[in-house]
Amino acid sequence: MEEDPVMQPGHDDNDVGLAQILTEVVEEVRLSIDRDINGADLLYSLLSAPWLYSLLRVYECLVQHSQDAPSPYLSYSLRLSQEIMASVPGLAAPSFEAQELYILLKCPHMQALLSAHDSVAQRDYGPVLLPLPDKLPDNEEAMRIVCLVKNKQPLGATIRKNEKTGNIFIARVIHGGLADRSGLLHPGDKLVEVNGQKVRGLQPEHIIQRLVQSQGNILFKVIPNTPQPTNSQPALHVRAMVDYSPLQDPTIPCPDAGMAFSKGDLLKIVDQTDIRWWQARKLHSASLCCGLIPSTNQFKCKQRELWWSQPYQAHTCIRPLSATDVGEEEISDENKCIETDGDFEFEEGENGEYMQGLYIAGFRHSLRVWRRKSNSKRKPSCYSCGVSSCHNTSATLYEEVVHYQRHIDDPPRLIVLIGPSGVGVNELRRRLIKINPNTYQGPISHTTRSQKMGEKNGREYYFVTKEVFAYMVVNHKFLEYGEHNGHMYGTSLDSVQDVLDNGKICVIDLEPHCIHSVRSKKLKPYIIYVRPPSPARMKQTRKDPHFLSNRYIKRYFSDKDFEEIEEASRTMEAKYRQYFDCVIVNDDLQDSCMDLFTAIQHAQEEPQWIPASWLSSLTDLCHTNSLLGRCTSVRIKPRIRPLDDSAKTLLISHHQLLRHDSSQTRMGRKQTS
Ligand SMILES: Nc1ncnc2c1ncn2[C@@H]1O[C@H](COP(=O)(O)OP(=O)(O)OP(=O)(O)O)[C@@H](O)[C@H]1O
Repeated sequence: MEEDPVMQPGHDDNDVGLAQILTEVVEEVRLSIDRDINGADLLYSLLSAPWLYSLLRVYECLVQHSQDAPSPYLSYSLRLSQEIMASVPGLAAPSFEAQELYILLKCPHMQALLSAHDSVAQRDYGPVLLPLPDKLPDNEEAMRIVCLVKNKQPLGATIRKNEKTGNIFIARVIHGGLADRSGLLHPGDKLVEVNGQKVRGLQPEHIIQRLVQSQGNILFKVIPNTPQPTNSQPALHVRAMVDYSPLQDPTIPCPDAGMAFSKGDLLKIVDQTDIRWWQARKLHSASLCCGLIPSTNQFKCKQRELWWSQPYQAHTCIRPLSATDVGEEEISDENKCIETDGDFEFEEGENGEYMQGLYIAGFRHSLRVWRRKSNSKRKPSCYSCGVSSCHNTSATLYEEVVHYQRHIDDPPRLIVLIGPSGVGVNELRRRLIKINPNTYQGPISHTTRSQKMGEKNGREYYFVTKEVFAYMVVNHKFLEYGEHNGHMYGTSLDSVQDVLDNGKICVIDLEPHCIHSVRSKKLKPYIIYVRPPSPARMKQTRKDPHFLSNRYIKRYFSDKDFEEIEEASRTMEAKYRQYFDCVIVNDDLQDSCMDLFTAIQHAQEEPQWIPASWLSSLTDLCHTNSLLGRCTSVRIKPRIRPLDDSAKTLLISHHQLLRHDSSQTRMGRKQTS
């Protein structure tokens, strides 16, 4: 028969004493039951039994001991290792593994590691959550108790009050925020309590105030919304086409939850569940937390939401109004080009030779006058009128974009240089082509002026009649066209195509209001903006250059010119920067040339974000997505411009216009206007 373990010899006196008491207890209870006495006697005899007092004393000792004793984890591994090391040498024939374990445990660094482990294990690093309330409501199945630890970030959710019932609901949970990452709070959940206090009937502002004041843990009691709304839309990448500041937008339900963005910013829209307010984050931004942005269906939202854990304050327009735009329509007759009666000539090379293929049609010269004279006639831009005015139906908020890597067999992307007159666009283009004429080329322009001695049709220009020119205008043959000294000049799509067909990279400079004419699937333009340095730097770097690169006129830059270039640059950027793929500051000429080379290489060889409408076939999409290893949904927006009856009528009126109208002063008027 096996011995009762508690009675085994070798245990200390305390153990024997306790074992003895327990044995007596068992015996006493058995006798009490056998005696068949009534309950009161049994209870009395049990409560007055001496062993019960002994047991209680033992219990007290144990409680005291457990309070004084270190945590069971304390030095646990170290103690275990020491026990092992003490027992192994006593073994008669220790196995190989036992010997190896002994050697390992004996190493000082192993001892140090075990000691470190024990120190860490006895500490409680996690947040100490409040105990759950004792009284759970009857319908506890429908209630969820959520404990979040407040840190410096906002909780990432908005609340809304139902004015009829007085109930408070979670309006939305912001992707990537604290509430979202907890996975415990969802839009539509009814908020019942915050830190033990009922919220029904309270104003949302008061709840926010309470949340702002609370520290550490925040205990929410919510009735979960079922079923949860699902965001079925895949993520969408867009380029912002306007500036947006939630603090200036009176229609946003919760300005604190909004995300400001600027023209040209790349955004990833991750949630379109709400048709009015989408959730997005900026690409290349360190923050993973999304913000609210107006959807393209945005309309006035009357219900206000409040942002958790942010102090509520009434928002006023605090962003200063910035740059104004020049209205293109304001160009008047007095802005006519008056600088020179000379015409554009061959561009003379530095060694006196004429460089074929490097002729610059010189569109930009008349615009220099336009720039100077138009500064005084400003009208406020959409941007400076305030954000809400940007949200009219005609404004496009976003342009869908996809990541595109040019395939080796695709034609090179068209390189477009844009910048204020005088900044050095022609200089950079000229140098680029001169240094590497086998790779880069400019298109040959059309003109209505007569051919001069030494000129060859199709080399310097295509010399055409006014009728042919008008015909080309009406048939949308030109990417850009305009008038100079009574003659028309234009850059046609076909001449750009000729350059591409020759296997060269076509580089053109363009007036920014003509950007739309080149933004097509076919050309996939890469637009480089040439920005001036500060007027002070311009003054330093442009000591010698004359203002006009015309051979008849030499006028040097004045201080006023530099200021005007800077002003024109600000205006241009404010209006068109959403179209710029790259910005080069033309400070030191050598550096700028290098930057231009690098940018063009980048455009042709690296993946770029381009409008989704430029990839219009499934093949294009598969190609792009396979490169990226993921799929993007694309809405196809083909550009179709058939020559219909109205276009024919326009053609006739254009003919008449060109014959009789001497008031045509501005170059590059949009052909479609
Ligand atoms: N980084 C630079 N440093 C010094 N001079 C420069 C620099 N960039 C351009 N220039 C000079 O400034 C003058 C104007 O340049 P450019 O003709 O290229 O201007 P633009 O932007 O094409 O304007 P426009 O169309 O009115 O001619 C030229 O004489 C050019 O050599």
